[in-house]
Amino acid sequence: MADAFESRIDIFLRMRPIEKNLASYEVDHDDGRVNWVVPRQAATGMVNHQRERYSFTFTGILDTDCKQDLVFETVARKVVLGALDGFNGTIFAYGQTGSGKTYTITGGTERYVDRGIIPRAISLIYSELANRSDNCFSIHFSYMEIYNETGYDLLNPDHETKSLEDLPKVVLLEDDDTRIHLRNLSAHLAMNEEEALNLLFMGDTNRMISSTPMNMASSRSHCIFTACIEARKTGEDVVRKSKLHLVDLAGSERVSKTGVDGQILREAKYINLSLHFLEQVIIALQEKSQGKSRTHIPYRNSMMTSVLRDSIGGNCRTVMIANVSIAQEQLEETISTCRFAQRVAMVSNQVMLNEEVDPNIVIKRLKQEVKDLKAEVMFLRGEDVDRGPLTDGEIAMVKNQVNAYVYDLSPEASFNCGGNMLHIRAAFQAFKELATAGVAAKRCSNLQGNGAHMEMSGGSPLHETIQNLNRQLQQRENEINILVSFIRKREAGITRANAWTQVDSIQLSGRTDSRDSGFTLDENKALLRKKYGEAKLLGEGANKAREMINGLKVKIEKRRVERAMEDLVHGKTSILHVDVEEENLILQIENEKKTYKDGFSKLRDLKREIEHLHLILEQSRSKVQASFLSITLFELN
Ligand SMILES: Nc1ncnc2c1ncn2[C@@H]1O[C@H](COP(=O)(O)OP(=O)(O)OP(=O)(O)O)[C@@H](O)[C@H]1O
Repeated sequence: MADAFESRIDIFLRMRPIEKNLASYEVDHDDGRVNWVVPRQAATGMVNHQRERYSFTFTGILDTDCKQDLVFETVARKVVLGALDGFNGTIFAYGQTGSGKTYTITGGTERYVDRGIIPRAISLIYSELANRSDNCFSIHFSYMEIYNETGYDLLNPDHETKSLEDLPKVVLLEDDDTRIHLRNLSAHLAMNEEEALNLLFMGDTNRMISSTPMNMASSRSHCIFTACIEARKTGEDVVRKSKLHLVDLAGSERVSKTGVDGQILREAKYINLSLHFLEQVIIALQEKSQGKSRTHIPYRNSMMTSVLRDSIGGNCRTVMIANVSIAQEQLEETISTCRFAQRVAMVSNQVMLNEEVDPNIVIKRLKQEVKDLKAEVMFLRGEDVDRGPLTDGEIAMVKNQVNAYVYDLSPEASFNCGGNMLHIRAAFQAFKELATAGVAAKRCSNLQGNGAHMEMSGGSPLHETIQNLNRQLQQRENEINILVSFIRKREAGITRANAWTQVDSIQLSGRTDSRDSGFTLDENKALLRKKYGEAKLLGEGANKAREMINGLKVKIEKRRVERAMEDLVHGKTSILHVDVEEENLILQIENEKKTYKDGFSKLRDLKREIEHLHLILEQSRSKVQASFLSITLFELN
């Protein structure tokens, strides 16, 4: 393990925009300072009657107009890149219900630009992998919800999930070295961004479905999305293992203010208790950092603090986002969130590069070395050379070895066909067969495909994908329309006010219900159609550029032939140099290539966006179905 270095937890204040009843406050961005102004007569409860101004300093302030992309760049980029370098990272959002924690961590579910930190982190991770091709990466994702001190695995592909209780329960275990293990929490390998995003959407859908009908469980639960990253430099025995936690904590409001009782009070106590224990951990760490003789940090008191032990006071680069509302009536909670953040800022973590030698790799490498050396010795001694030709079985074995070697893309792939010349010749023959088969196949595919991998019309892969997506979209649209119209009819017919009182309370709290979903669905469908149109245009543009390139290539060839002929006639060698006309043509090709590349990369981004929109539509469909079921169940009861 490398040396540890001290790193304070960065704290950022994010202010949720609202339209009415704004609190009075001033922001100084240069100093990262915010002053909340509390009118004397309005001060109640924990706010001191004597003070009017409450001042807090942060690492940075993300004001009401700060968009999701800037939030990601400011808060998350460094932590995500650090995780790829082998440093643990955590980003957690803390704040009262409705202050924008989920919006910050996961993002809004309706527009692509509203993507939160998790989907953006996934994009960054996979685009970075392409720049780090000297490393072999494997990335596993987990997603857990902690509700009433029980963990639930959100990455459960079972479509029958109807409530949180249907999800597998996660058990916390501690080994002899006091390391925490989570039994029953699945970890899924994702080879690319698309696979990782699918996992995220699966988790979010389970999170959403399990919090219906209308119990608002998500406000009262903690959600932890984790990427376990393993990286190994090609040809080295050292492995870097890091964890990136992206955490959406439960709402931090005080129970006394919410005026709840019964089951909800019990839940609120659990949640407040776990946040209380988080505060206890922070206070203990703060005292430790001030040199007070305190050795016990009470991590074990709650599941959330146990899981996030490394993130707070341990080996991790941690960032906290304090989400606050700027509403006048929320000022008390807002100030309390700021106070908590100030405490967190005092905590120091001990960060280190998580690097270790993997004994399995060393053993595998050494075994291979021994085998190679033995074969070399045999070869040098000239042993086994007087035997007859290789049998068919032996030749088949050499071919198998060659195939296994060629198709094993791992950096450890090595080849050893034994120590005699007969085997070596057979191996060369097998390599030659593979190589000539590859050349023939390439020639054949060039003839058939004519290099047209960007074709937007008639039978190309992209065209087929778009057609498939269109068909799926149409099918989804039909299903959604049936459900939405069913719900709307039902809404008109329902006279029992109770049912809608519950729905309205959900709406008031800022959540979308089935009726909203109907409108946003229409919006997203329209957007999707627009994106398909854009994709078609881009494809056509790229195709045109490709045709231009082909035409220019033909012209260059022609020009070269002409010049070669002239050289032949005049006994010169000017063909060895590029002439002005050819230079011009090359320049044009470069420009067309640029147009082609730009179009292609825009098309790739668009494809990503279209896939994202499909997932959003899919999620809205589940939401509508879940709401439909809950209303039907409610009526039946
Ligand atoms: N910065 C923002 N810009 C625009 N809308 C926002 C912003 N922050 C939050 N919202 C909206 O406010 C509402 C509440 O936000 P959100 O659900 O993220 O709060 P929360 O703190 O996660 O609440 P809970 O604790 O109940 O889960 C949502 O409709 C969300 O889209």
